[in-house]
Amino acid sequence: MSGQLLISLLSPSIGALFFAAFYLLWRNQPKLNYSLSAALGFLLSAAGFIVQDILPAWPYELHRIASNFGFLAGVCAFMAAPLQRRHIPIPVRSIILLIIATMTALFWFLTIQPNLAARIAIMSVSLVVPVAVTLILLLRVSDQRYSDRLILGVVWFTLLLSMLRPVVAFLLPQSFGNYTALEQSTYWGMVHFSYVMMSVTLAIVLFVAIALDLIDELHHQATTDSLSGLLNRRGFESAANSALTVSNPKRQFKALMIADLDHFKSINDSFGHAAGDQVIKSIARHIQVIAGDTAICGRIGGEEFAILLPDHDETMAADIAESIRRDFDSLTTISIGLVISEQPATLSSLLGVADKALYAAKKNGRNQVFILHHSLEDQEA
Ligand SMILES: Nc1nc2c(ncn2[C@@H]2O[C@H](COP(=O)(O)OP(=O)(O)OP(=O)(O)O)[C@@H](O)[C@H]2O)c(=O)[nH]1
Repeated sequence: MSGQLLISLLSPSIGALFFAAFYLLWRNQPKLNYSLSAALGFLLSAAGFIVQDILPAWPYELHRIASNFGFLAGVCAFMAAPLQRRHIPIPVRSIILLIIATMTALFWFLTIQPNLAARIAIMSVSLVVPVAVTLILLLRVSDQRYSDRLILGVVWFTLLLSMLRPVVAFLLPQSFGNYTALEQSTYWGMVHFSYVMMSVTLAIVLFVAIALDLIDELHHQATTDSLSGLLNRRGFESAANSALTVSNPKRQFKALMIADLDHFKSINDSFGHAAGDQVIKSIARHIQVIAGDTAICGRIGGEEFAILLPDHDETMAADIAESIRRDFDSLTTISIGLVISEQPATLSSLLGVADKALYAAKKNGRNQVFILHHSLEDQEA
């Protein structure tokens, strides 16, 4: 086996390995559809290298068209992966048009007016287009997470590499007079080098992004209540503790309420558990709408909901509590215990006082808001 052949095997081998890895990942986690696009990208470009470097070049035109199709379609599939990951629509029609136009132009410069330099120029431009478009679409995403910034870095890197290739092709003194000269040129070495660099970095960054996405999802599942869609007790405590520790001099007031459905057991008994679940869902939506985006809302027990309003004074908080109680139109009513604090207070002491207020609301006949003020003794208790 010649050294040249071994080097030629490097790119398709890397492509095949990563194809297998991303394909297996997708088989295991079908909702990671961008993993399938990455797998397709590795498969198509590996096939392009096999056709170009290993298979016999016959018939010559078909061989060239097939290998370049593999490279271009492969890059398009690679670039589809980060777009799918952020649910950005893939411009499929433009991709098909680009591939058809490129293949037609290649065919022209292969058969009608043979010109190797023109073919290199066409491929260089065509390979830059999907990368540049992907970069523009990804830069438009407003909430860039850490994993998004990593992927943006790889797309920038791919763009630079794909722009460097034509520079090497046309600025360095070398000859493409015949096909053997091309295969031994710095340009063709650069094609292999940039493919290996791009595929290894893309694969590593996509694996990291997949890991971070799964960690985010696990964290979401661990902190969210699946029935109501609100935070669960653990998620509420974590978010509320963070909000209470933010030192903001404007946040002089803190209000926390616990809302509890009245006689909920009788709803389950009379209308069934499923009807009870619907009431829980509708009160969760109701609370979220009335309390607004700044409130931290959680389902902290079966039919018990906590709402932290980090910078609301007594009037504002009491208005919200009263709206939640009054405007809830369902099979049952709500009792609310509200605590107001004007000094720094821990979550557990606020919850303790809100619980006492709720107990008073229930004891006084239910379907009402009962307000208590948080004192220094409560904090020390
Ligand atoms: N449908 C449904 N019921 C639940 C869920 N979680 C808890 N419950 C029910 O909520 C009821 C709570 O009953 P209690 O603690 O006696 O309270 P209550 O009947 O609302 O009475 P008061 O709070 O005193 O007005 C129990 O019957 C639980 O089975 C849930 O996720 N879905």
